[in-house]
Amino acid sequence: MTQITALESFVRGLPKAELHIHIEGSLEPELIFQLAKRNGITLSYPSVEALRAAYAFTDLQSFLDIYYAGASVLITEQDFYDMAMAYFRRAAADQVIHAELFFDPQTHTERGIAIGTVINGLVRAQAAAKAELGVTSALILCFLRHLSEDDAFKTLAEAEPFLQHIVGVGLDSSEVGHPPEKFARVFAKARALGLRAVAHAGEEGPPAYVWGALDVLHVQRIDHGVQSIRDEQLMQRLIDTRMPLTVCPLSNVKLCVYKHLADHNLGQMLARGVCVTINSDDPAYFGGYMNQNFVETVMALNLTAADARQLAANSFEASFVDADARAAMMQRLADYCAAHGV
Ligand code: HPA
Ligand SMILES: [Zn+2]
Repeated sequence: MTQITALESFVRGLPKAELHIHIEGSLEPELIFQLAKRNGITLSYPSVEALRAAYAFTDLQSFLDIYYAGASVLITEQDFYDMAMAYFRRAAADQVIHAELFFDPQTHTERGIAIGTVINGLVRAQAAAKAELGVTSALILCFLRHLSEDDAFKTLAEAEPFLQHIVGVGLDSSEVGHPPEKFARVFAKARALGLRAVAHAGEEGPPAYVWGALDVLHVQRIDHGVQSIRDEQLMQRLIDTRMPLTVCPLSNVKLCVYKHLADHNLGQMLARGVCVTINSDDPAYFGGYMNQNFVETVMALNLTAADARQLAANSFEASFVDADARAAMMQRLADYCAAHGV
């Protein structure tokens, strides 16, 4: 029998925010098969087990190929609702009290699905998550960086009727060879529309891509950013400006950024005062939701209860909620920690 330590139990119960979750990456194999059946789609894998067995990745691209194939079962508004609700239930069980969800409209509009079908399904799930689970959330529209900036402009135009449902834009998919500068104009347009900006940078790509995200895209958070440690001037910039990094430890191991979780630089970054947060990225593919990421990271890096508290506080600090909501989340964290003597 596994003994749950006091530290593990404290970490599991911590109120936390998740800021780096691709909602299409929460699609579990069981739900992929269920939706394929509902929509009359034949998958190229004979069973849930065969599909899961294919989740052996060597790098980001090897994952993306299978991730886009999995998302092809999403057709109706109800499909997007069901996917998001399944995620919100898992998040609530992990004491995620606020989540900011990435979604990839181009993955769906390329297949002839209207952007409204995607957004309406997600928005309906957000309302249900708040009412039934007490989880608040926001949506971040990500542009696929392997596609052109023109395509991103087209996507932003399609999203304009739904802007009240979207808090910001992001940049994901194949990083190397697609630097932030490629999307300078569309990010400027999105910011002019009042949207926040984030971007994946320094997952596999060099520190130069993090500089580009900061200085050209003017992002308010860096997604991943772990390669920043190779550039001391960049590290100082991140520390001095409290620029948040949404780090995804189990993802980094699954995609071979680190061989072992114990090699991860999150502990070092945290100790130096970088505003690092822990997130699940694509939990259905990478072997764990929030608490799995939190617990395994705390254990592998020998972090303390105070470190875990700081990580949760960072997640609220880095979130895009208003000042009152942030203060309420920080208070919940303070109350929880006081009750546990941390
Ligand atoms: O980890 C990721 N990196 C880049 N693009 C992605 N799209 C889903 N997950 C990821
Ligand atoms: Zn990601």
